[in-house]
Amino acid sequence: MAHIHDLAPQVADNYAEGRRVNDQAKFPKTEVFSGFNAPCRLEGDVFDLEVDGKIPAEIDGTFYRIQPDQRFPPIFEDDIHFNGDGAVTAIRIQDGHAHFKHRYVKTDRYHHETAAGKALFGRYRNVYTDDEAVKGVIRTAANTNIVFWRGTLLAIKEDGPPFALDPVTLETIGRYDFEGQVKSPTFTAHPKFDPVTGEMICFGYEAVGNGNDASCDIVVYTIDANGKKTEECWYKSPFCGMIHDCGITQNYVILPLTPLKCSLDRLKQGGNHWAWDPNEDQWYGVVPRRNGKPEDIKWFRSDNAFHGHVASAYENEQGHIVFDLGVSDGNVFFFFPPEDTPAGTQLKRPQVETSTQRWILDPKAPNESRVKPAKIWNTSGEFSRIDDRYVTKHYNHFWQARIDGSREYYFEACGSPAGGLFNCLGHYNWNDGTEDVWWAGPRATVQEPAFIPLSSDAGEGEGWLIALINRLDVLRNDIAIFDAQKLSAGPVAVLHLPFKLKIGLHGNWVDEGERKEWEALRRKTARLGPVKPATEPLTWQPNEPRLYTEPQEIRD
Ligand SMILES: C=Cc1ccc(O)c(OC)c1
Ligand SMILES: [Fe+2]
Repeated sequence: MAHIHDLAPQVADNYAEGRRVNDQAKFPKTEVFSGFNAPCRLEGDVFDLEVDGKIPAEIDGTFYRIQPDQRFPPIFEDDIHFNGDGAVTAIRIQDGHAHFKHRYVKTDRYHHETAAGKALFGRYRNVYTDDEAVKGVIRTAANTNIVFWRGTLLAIKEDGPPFALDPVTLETIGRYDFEGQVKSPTFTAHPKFDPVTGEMICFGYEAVGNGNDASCDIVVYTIDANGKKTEECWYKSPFCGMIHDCGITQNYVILPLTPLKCSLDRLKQGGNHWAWDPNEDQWYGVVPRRNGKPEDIKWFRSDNAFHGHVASAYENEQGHIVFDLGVSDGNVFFFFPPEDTPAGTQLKRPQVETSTQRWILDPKAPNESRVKPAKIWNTSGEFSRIDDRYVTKHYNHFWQARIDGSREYYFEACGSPAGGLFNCLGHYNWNDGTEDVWWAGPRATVQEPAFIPLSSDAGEGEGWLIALINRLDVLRNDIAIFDAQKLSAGPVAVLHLPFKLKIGLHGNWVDEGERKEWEALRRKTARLGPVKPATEPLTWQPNEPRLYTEPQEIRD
């Protein structure tokens, strides 16, 4: 007689014609939910992770990173990774020891789906595919970046507002609207922090209506070091396309507009939010950081390409903008194919070349000037990071997750590399053109690294690099720490997680001294007091009472 384990793959079929047909807890048998991408769904703590090598005694702080991780089987069998619920990891490192904490972001989406015991939100950024019960609910999964701002963590996804978390407990405080100052329905996952002024420069695109209805409105904000909104200007984009990342210089904000287009008709028909347009240019919008007017946006155009992440930006001696980012020669988001793709087409990860490109933009050039990259560095990588103390400044060092297709890969043991074959970490220097590369071996890939400065007065790039390693053959994650300037020498310490997480997106290092200073200011009795979650619904939300995130009691 067959054992239930032999039958299980056939019996638990809770999908028919691509839709969930019952509420059984069983995920689709697609690549998005298999192998290293299998749902993790964990919340928990591991005290004192096992370590090989030696954690440098000087390191005192926390590495935060976030991953999408669906909590319930999705409504649609072909659901994508980017539609998963945000789950935050904290790796607290002190005195040569490391501790792990992992929690979901308790979004409005989280609370509604928990109450129902099943997924209620449908396709990525398509409100027309949601259960009627959640019409008017903020649907962001807050799954793309986790940044530290004035004593709190903000979990963000570009389709909705940020959610604030306690940096020690990772408990969600609630939706954050900067004490009522930021009303945009969307907020970038890549705000930038000016290390000279202490300001946050942030934006939303598709920023009117509910934030997911194909508008061409962009809003750019500045929040100063005291938490006060000092700039807000609204602009128009030439089409509703994705603006995922941005760059800042002393005087400008650069907004790369990628030719992935939204259509309200397609949304209403239950389709994808985005469709790749292979005939559309890549665009770069440039706006002033101070006193922007709607007519001030200047666009630069270049031949069709797909934008990766921004390394950094600054102004050169001529007052021209130097803007460095990853650029791919094809649609990296293969799961958002062109509009005319026949239904049922098998969507495959494309072979694309990704380089790091330096664009030099003259802010005085005429609008819609055609431009070409000034430099193309075939780094074959993505997820550029720099020493963040150099944002807006002339910088030399950057680090990336790198793809080296010539290296051996044990397909038998590891299967198709979840999230892409990022099998190396690379350190690059614009000044002398050198590359310093570490290969993770034939059974592993890497996630986005973060830079840890040696001290606040160390030189550029002096410090460490930290990154998750995906051990694809044994379904575990390690966390590796390198001397940032000697990647090829291999990690100085490897921390072992006794399980696997998922492929994450972004993360950041937070120095413990800085966190503690803010903690003191945020005590109940202190000058600033606890971070205050939003109390007013967003303007697009219906007036009827809705379940909002319950503000958490704050520690003192
Ligand atoms: C590059 C990443 C990217 C862009 C848009 C997203 O909604 C997202 O969700 C995790 C990720
Ligand atoms: Fe990103």
